[in-house]
Amino acid sequence: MSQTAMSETYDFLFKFLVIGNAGTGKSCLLHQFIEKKFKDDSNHTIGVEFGSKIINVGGKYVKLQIWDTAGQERFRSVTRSYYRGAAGALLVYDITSRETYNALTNWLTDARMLASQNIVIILCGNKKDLDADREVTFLEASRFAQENELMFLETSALTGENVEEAFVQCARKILNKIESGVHTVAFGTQSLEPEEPEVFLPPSFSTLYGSRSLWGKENLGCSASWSKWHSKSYKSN
Ligand SMILES: Nc1nc2c(ncn2[C@@H]2O[C@H](COP(=O)(O)OP(=O)(O)OP(=O)(O)O)[C@@H](O)[C@H]2O)c(=O)[nH]1
Repeated sequence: MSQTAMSETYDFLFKFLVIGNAGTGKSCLLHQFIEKKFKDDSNHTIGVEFGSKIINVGGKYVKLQIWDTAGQERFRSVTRSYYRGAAGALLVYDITSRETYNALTNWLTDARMLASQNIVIILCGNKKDLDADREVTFLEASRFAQENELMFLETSALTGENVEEAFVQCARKILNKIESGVHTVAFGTQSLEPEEPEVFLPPSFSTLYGSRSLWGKENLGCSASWSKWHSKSYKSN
């Protein structure tokens, strides 16, 4: 078995979105999650960018296929077309900008309407390192999260604080939903058809919990990739 084939072995494939206003740090969060470093030359995203990473959640290998969307209003119609089939989302605001916090309800409505009512969303109050410039308190954001059935963390793409945790907590909640039968699951397909499930299993699985892949998984913990997505991935100033 080649190294590449081994590193592509996983138990579940979840589509994730990163949504929120422009400048909140979505691209930096994704970059920190995948590359484990701060992207200090980040410009506005045009359309969407794509990254993927395999993580270990409670002994299960989960491939996250993550779509980082542009926050600028002028790209809203493009980015909306990427919501379908998402199992999880990071909904990002900037703790130093009340404007980005005030926009959360609109993003939430879009996510639940265009992705799925079952989508698992974690609210991320990013730029936690800029506490001195804070405009949104932890308490009010955690109340908002509770009222809207969201998980909540304050994160820093700069220091890396809570970045991995945000993705892992979201994936763990989705796995819990699968176990309780809330999420639909498909086998060995990633096609995006109408009525598609939010969660996919690789072809090597015959039942949801019954069999594990025959391939080794020793190298999977750090498997990651980061790719530009066709012409929609370029950044502008
Ligand atoms: N201090 C600090 N700055 C951050 C953090 N995350 C992002 N930034 C900065 O915030 C700015 C915007 O970051 P991006 O990741 O490009 O924001 P975005 O949400 O992807 O923006 P769009 O692509 O326009 O939607 C950049 O100047 C980053 O350097 C953080 O955690 N702390």
